[in-house]
This record gives sequence, C-alpha cells and structure tokens, in this order.
Amino acid sequence: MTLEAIRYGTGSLQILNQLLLPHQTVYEEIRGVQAAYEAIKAMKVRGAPAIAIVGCLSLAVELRAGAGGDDPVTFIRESLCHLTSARPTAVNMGRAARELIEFAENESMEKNSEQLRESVIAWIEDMLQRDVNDNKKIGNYGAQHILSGVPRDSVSVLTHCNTGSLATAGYGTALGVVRSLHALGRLKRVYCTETRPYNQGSRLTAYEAVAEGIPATLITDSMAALTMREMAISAVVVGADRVVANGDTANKVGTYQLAIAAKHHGIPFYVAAPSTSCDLSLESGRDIIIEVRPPEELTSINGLPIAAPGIEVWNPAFDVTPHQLITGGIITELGVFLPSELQAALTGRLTAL
Ligand SMILES: CSC[C@@H](O)[C@@H](O)C(=O)COP(=O)(O)O
Repeated sequence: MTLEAIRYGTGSLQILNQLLLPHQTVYEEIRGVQAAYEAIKAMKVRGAPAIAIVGCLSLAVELRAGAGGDDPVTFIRESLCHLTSARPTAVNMGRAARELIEFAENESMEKNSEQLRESVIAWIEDMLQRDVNDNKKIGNYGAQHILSGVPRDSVSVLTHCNTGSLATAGYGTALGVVRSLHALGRLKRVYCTETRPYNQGSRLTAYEAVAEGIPATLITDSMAALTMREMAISAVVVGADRVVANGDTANKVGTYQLAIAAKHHGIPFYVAAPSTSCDLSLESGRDIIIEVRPPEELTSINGLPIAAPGIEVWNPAFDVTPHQLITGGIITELGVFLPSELQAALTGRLTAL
C-alpha cells in the first residue's frame, strides 16, 4: 500500500488531512495559495519537504487558472513570500521560493505572461518526482552506511517524528532509510518515538509502518535512552528541517536529547535530509529561528484537556542538535557526509539563500 500525502492532477491539488490520521482518511481540496497557507499553518500537511511541495503546487493551481494576469511575476513573488511565512523553521519552502522567483524573473525576460505561467507550472510539477528520486537515494546511501558497520546482522534503529511518505512527496527521508533497510531484508525493528506534543510518531510513523508491514515498536519519548541501552540499537536516524553550514541541525523537538543519549551509548546518530533542507547561509544553529506553537498543543490532546488549567506553557516545535553529536553523518541524495564535510560537499550545488 502506498500512502499519498499529496494528490495532484493538472490544475487540482488535494492533501491528506494529517490531523485526522490514523482514524480517518480524508483528502481536502486545496484551491489556491491561501488554502495551502492555512493547511500548512494548521499542520494538516507537515514535514519540511511536503510543506514546500504543497505550497508550490497550490501556486501552480492558481497559475493554471490564469492568476497574476499580465504580471505573473509579482503574483508569484507575493504568493511565495506568504507561503514561506507559514512555518519559519523548515528551510525547504524558503529555498523553493527563492529558486522559483529567480526562475520566473529570468523567464519573464523572454516570455509572455502565458508562456511564463506554463514554464513555472512545469518547474513546480517536476518537484514531486525530484523529491521521490532524492529520497530513494537517501534511503539507499543511509542503509549502506549503517550496514557497513554491521556486515551480516539485521539492525534495529530508532527514529523520531515522522519523516516518511506523509512528510515528503513519497518514500521519505529518515523513514526512507528504514524502508531501504527493510527492503534489503536487514531491518530487525524500528523503534519510533511517540513525538509529543503532536504525536507524529504514534499517529503517522506507526501508521506508515503498520500499513507497509515494517516491524516497528512504539515508545514514548521518555523511553528512548532505555531503549538504546536494552534493545541493541545500531543507529538513530532522524530527519531535518534545516541543516546549517557547520552541520548543526534543527529538527522536531526531542531530537537533541536523542543525540545526547546516543552519544552516551556509543550509537551512531544520523540526520537524513535532501540537500534542499540544507542552508549554508547560516553558520551555526544559533541563527535558526525556532517556531513556537500554541500552548493548547501541550495542554490538550484532540481537544481533550490534559493539563492543570492556568499552567504556563513553552512549546518550541523544534530543537537544534549540535554538529558534534551527529556522529554517524548527514545522509543526503549526494552521499553521506560528516558535519565537517557538508559545506564543501554542497558548495556550488545549492542556490544561495
Ligand atoms: C521530513 S521533515 C523533518 C522531520 O523530522 C520533522 O521535524 C518533521 O516532520 C517536521 O515536523 P512537523 O512539525 O510535523 O512539520
């Protein structure tokens, strides 16, 4: 069974409302940029790569209907800036916006409005396939790298949040590595954290694992260190929302403590992310803007209050793992790099942000 977070046909876009998973499978029509902005903000669609793809596809839907009239470049620029502001930590939407605006500006030198719309739509539609292809490469590189440390045995890995088909155009990043290990017949088990407060692990990663027959065990976030000690974990593999020049990595809150626990237990810690999640314009993780989300995400679950009324809440959605703790490497579609190698490996391959 293939899970589809995004359904796109010429001029029409639907997203799977991930707030309703795993109990209901409901696809919602996204008719344009504002609807995509709201869906991203509400986390109906989430995951750094999926946010960028849905944002850009919503623009394609509007362009297909002739939006922007005689000045499509202004419409494209304003729409993309708006979409980028929905969730600030993940870099993928900002990067896609930057590249697309530059592309549209260049195209506008030679093309009329109609032709420009067509070429921008083609650029956007290509994102879906590019993302899946990149994720398959990440899966393969990551699996080979992990297995190079354990030549014969099957491995157990631990992952955090959801980085699978639901967070990308398909296959996934960290969960793509897990998929590749499973496809090679070398995955003993994946341990997935619940991932409070939004439960992307228990609702989404667990859902993908069950749907695809991947051997998986759910743990609460607070069981991670114990699991590392007791369950012969060979690697911790997580995704990323932004990897900066020195390798510091912003990812779903809780990642940092996993990296500390992995270091204590001598377990290699990997970040799996496409190069589009890397941001060489920032030198260190201190410069990353961390999204702080509403208190209700902690004080209730599905609208049911679970905390003492009146308690103050701090709800940062992401944390930054220092590069020194990323001991396994950063797995990209171009290969696996130590944090110290990343900048040189990507220089010249990424557009400046
Ligand atoms: C594949 S995106 C990186 C993930 O590890 C993770 O941080 C993520 O899914 C993003 O979180 P979310 O807040 O659900 O959009």
